Amino acid sequence: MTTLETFDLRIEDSIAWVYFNRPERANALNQKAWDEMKVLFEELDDNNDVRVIILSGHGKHFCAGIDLELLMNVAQFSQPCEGRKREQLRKKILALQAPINAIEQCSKPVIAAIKGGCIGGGVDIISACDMRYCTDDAYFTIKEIDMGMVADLGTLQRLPKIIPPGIAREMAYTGRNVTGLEAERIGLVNRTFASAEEMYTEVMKVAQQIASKSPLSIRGTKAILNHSRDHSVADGLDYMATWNAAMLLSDDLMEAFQAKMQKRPAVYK
Ligand SMILES: C/C=C/C(=O)SCCNC(=O)CCNC(=O)[C@H](O)C(C)(C)COP(=O)(O)OP(=O)(O)OC[C@H]1O[C@@H](n2cnc3c(N)ncnc32)[C@H](O)[C@@H]1OP(=O)(O)O
Repeated sequence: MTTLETFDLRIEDSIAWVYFNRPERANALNQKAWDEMKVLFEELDDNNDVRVIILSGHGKHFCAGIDLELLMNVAQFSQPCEGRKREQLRKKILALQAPINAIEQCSKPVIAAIKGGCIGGGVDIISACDMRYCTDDAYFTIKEIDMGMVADLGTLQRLPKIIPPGIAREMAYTGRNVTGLEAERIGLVNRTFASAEEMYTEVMKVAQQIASKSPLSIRGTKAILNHSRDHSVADGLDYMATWNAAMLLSDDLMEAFQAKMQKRPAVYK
């Protein structure tokens, strides 16, 4: 696994704990962090020792979004030509989207465990995760509107498919803070907790349950859920049939049947 500067990674019992690790900057994401996030999630995708990932932040906040220094420098170009400048800027934006796409495309479920602020890019990131849990005092802010910009790293595409679209729009237009308790009410997070310790304990229990299942089936379930979100029911069912025609007859299926017959828990490789 690559040596990390802006993340802390711990792998234990098939669960990868990934922490943003710039607490002195409220876990704001500098260029190094964006670069590391992409490589990290691609490597976790390939790592057979990992079945589920928990994403959290060291320190007081989950993530303060893009590092403002990086945001200020994003409009520096090596080209004088306007067309080429715009082409460079487009490439830079796509390059910032890629690490967040890597979370969504990671074949293992990614669970966000959020405390403190989850701001701007932080909301882009949790919108790409499979599930979200937070502390009561966490808060979520689509801050881009107050920076005079359109949120461009996935919030506007993914969030309205997680929470009611009208509430996503209200958050995006007003930039107001949504607290942990409201986040639970609108379905942004699955549950809130009085303390971070309680959250980590309960989130680990969910992760352990996922890790005990057939890894092939969990990866298939994530791929199918992602596909269904972006396609019609008819297209989704057609894709599903092809998927299971390819993946159903697995060692995991045999192990599940044998375990049931032998009245023991299934153990998957
Ligand atoms: C495409 C993506 C776009 C976006 O992501 S737009 C959103 C950009 N993010 C923001 O606008 C957030 C700005 N930060 C804040 O509002 C506050 O901070 C917090 C609410 C996150 C935390 O407040 P508190 O708990 O009082 O801590 P503190 O003393 O303000 O912050 C600790 C240190 O972290 C630095 N910091 C915080 N956020 C960022 C950031 N986004 N980029 C760079 N540095 C940041 C501060 O300056 C400070 O540093 P020092 O101790 O040297 O004063």
